[in-house]
Amino acid sequence: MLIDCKNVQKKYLSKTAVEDISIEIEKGKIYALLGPNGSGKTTWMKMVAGLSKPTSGYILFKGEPIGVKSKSKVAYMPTEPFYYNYMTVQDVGKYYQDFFADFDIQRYNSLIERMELNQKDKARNLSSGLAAKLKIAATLARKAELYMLDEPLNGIDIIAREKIITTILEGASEDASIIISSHLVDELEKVIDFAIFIKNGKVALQGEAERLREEKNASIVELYKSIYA
Ligand SMILES: Nc1ncnc2c1ncn2[C@@H]1O[C@H](COP(=O)(O)OP(=O)(O)OP(=O)(O)O)[C@@H](O)[C@H]1O
Repeated sequence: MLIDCKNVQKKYLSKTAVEDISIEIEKGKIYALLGPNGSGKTTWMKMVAGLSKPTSGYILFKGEPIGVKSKSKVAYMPTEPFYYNYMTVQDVGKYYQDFFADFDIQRYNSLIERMELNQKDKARNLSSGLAAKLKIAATLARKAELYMLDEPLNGIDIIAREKIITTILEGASEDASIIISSHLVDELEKVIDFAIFIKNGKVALQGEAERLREEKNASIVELYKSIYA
């Protein structure tokens, strides 16, 4: 098992962002982390990425606590951009290369080409769709064991979404696990192995997508509607 997360809670001074989450992430599988804004998805991913610590409960990466070792194997794409606006697409690649030992510049360059971005373009001049693609390319160019993408489809128009999803699945390292947080369920339904529904800081439902569809006699989209209606 890649990630073993047990009874994790995250409290801020006046707010409990994650109430009680237990999730197991298997190697080489694709997960949709579903839920409306404010349900706790980002808070949970940040804890798995090692950017914040649970108030209680634990998270293990391959049986060991989250730390330097796990951080070198987990590629996390936050919703906010992580590069500077004055940088060109090429600069972003170099910047990432300095940061992450597992960053593969050749893979980055081929993803950039695939995403129809130009190396010379400045980040500040990119449309929201192209900026979203740049973030995805930089994240996927790491040879990680787990990719966690927070809302990768935001800012991407409906026509381009399927292509982006295909690029994510093909661009990630083989045998890696992928967690995609989104509220755009339609686009994810076809490609995911597992679905995790988060509601008010708790797991409302989770399981293998195929099994959930059989057991509940409903699509993941229909389940989403019934859970959050
Ligand atoms: N640093 C913080 N201090 C206080 N409250 C926080 C903090 N970070 C998150 N929260 C609160 O915790 C709850 C969960 O937030 P979180 O960002 O994890 O949700 P989310 O499911 O990722 O939604 P979104 O898609 O809007 O990011 C929200 O009510 C949010 O306001």
